[in-house]
Amino acid sequence: MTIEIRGLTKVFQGRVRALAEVTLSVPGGVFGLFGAAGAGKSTLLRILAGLVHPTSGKVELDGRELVGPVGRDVGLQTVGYVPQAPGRYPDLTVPEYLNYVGLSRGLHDRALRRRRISEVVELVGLAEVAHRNMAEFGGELLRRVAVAAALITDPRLLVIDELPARFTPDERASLWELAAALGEERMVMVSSRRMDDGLLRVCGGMAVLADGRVAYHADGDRLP
Ligand SMILES: Nc1ncnc2c1ncn2[C@@H]1O[C@H](COP(=O)(O)OP(=O)(O)OP(=O)(O)O)[C@@H](O)[C@H]1O
Repeated sequence: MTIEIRGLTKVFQGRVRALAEVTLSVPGGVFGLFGAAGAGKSTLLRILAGLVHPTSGKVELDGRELVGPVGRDVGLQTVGYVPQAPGRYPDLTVPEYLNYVGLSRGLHDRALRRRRISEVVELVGLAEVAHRNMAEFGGELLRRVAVAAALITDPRLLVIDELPARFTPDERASLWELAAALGEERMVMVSSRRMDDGLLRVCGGMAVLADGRVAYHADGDRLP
């Protein structure tokens, strides 16, 4: 699995250039996208998720167009997106919430939806708390719920935007381990302002964005 990002440029409102000719080759496993606030990380991840359209450039996933001038060749179900601030969650248990997410993402077959729900609950390590109301959950558990929701369509690419700053080092480490486990079966792109050790340890490749450009790019053997 590889993603080829070619000459990706995004200009908002004709004047804010968030990305400028970004070209990157992203291997499978976990890929870290680093950079200061405003560097363009979220914009790049949102383009991959199909939420923002690039001004120019294209992205291919295993040789098929994911993003480009002629639209998407690969369906949106192929990419799961975990936003920076997932927002408020309804007063539901995890399976009830995921049932709603599954329906809204087109999983109309009840048996298939149920199977996916139990698979993702297991995958993200929520099996033991799945019967509880999510209103009782703290930040890390809610982040796992957001990852489970993004995995419901069994996407080949999972993009995880910045963890909230309030997360403790232990919570961060535990979520990077989750990213590593998920990266064995699919591509996982994670963005972070901080280059913390726990994340670098699980990354098979990384890039640093600065002012919308690739300032540094490394794969496996050359990771810092
Ligand atoms: N919808 C938008 N409209 C206008 N400008 C935007 C929009 N989204 C992002 N920008 C601008 O694009 C630039 C890159 O923002 P982006 O959110 O991609 O950076 P980032 O690296 O993710 O930053 P952070 O770490 O703060 O999330 C910034 O100058 C930002 O203000």
